[in-house]
Amino acid sequence: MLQLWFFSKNQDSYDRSHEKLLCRSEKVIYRLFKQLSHKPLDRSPDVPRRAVTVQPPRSNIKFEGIVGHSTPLLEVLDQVKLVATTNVTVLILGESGTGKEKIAYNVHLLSSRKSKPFITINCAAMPADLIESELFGHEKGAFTGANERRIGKLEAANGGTVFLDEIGELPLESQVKLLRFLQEKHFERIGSSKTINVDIRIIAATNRNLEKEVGEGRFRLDLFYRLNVYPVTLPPLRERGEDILILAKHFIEKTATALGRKIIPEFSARVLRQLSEYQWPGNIRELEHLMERTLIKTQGQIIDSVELPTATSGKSFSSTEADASKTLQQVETEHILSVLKRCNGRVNGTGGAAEILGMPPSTLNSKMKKLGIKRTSSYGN
Ligand SMILES: Nc1ncnc2c1ncn2[C@@H]1O[C@H](COP(=O)(O)OP(=O)(O)OP(=O)(O)O)[C@@H](O)[C@H]1O
Repeated sequence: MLQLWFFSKNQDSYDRSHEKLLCRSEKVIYRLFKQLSHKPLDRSPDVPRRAVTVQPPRSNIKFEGIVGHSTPLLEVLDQVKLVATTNVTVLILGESGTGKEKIAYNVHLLSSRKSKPFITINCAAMPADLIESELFGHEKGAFTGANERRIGKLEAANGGTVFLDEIGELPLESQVKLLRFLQEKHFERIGSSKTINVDIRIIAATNRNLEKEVGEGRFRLDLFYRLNVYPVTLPPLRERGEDILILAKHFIEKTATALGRKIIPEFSARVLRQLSEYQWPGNIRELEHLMERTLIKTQGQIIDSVELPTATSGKSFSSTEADASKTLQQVETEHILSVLKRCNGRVNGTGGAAEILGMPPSTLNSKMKKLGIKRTSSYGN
């Protein structure tokens, strides 16, 4: 940010002589930034003339479906802008629901591959024995049940981008096969000896700490190096400040439009405070689902209550100080247990714990495993 200040003994003299200087300086800066960014600056008449604040534009690029303008988000978008036009493998890291898939899609859209396919492979949703067929395809009769030829996703994405979501969940035996493809850039369909060459860009994402996974023998170091060429870490929602309320409003408006509601309700001051202070363990997905539920339940013009999970919302706000002594793992465990209790232990489906927490059931299951939470129907009842 560049600020220019002009001082003058009296108002008239300022207005007449410095105005000229100001305009000239402004023009020079304006031309400079225009050259740098190819984007015109906002020269709205509302900007006070005496202190001219010229904000260098962070980006003149449009990001598809990305709402928010907090500094942590803008920093991520700057990185996305830099890497998108290259062919480099991107590893997107961040908690569940922070928008990793959205960012991956934007990398694709900003690349020269944008008119070619963008194909997502959810590594957590696939059993180990199916992954090879999913990735590479198979010939008819290659194994029992292979009744016809199937084109794998890597082949279908030729020319475009493959997004390997939840890569940290990929079974070890599948990691070897993926690594081989990443090194050689070609493969054979199962049951065929014909080599298929493809030109694809790989983007991978995970909510796991892959270095820790490598250390504990669950993720191959060589595959980690292959994927970790350009890491981009998404901030959790609780660290995105003003974006929480911007996103909340966005989701209320989006849901209202989808439901054909004419009145878009406003948040009460209390709700604004609750939304800002809540920790959002399920990040944007949790906020999105909460806003959908809230709008459905709101008939008037004011949203004066939101049903945040009891572990935090039921307490007075000052009690959050007591929680500061707990580790994130303890808070996460307690929060998941309290949601599971509310759902009678049900993880999947509408109103299940995964939906409430704003994450896919597979992610919740692996989180529970990691935190040592057993599946039962009577949590604390
Ligand atoms: N910046 C954003 N603006 C608006 N909506 C967003 C933004 N980021 C994410 N979302 C929405 O939040 C939800 C979760 O996003 P996404 O699936 O990309 O997260 P994720 O990090 O890939 O989650 P997971 O790790 O569970 O796969 C989606 O509905 C997505 O549309």
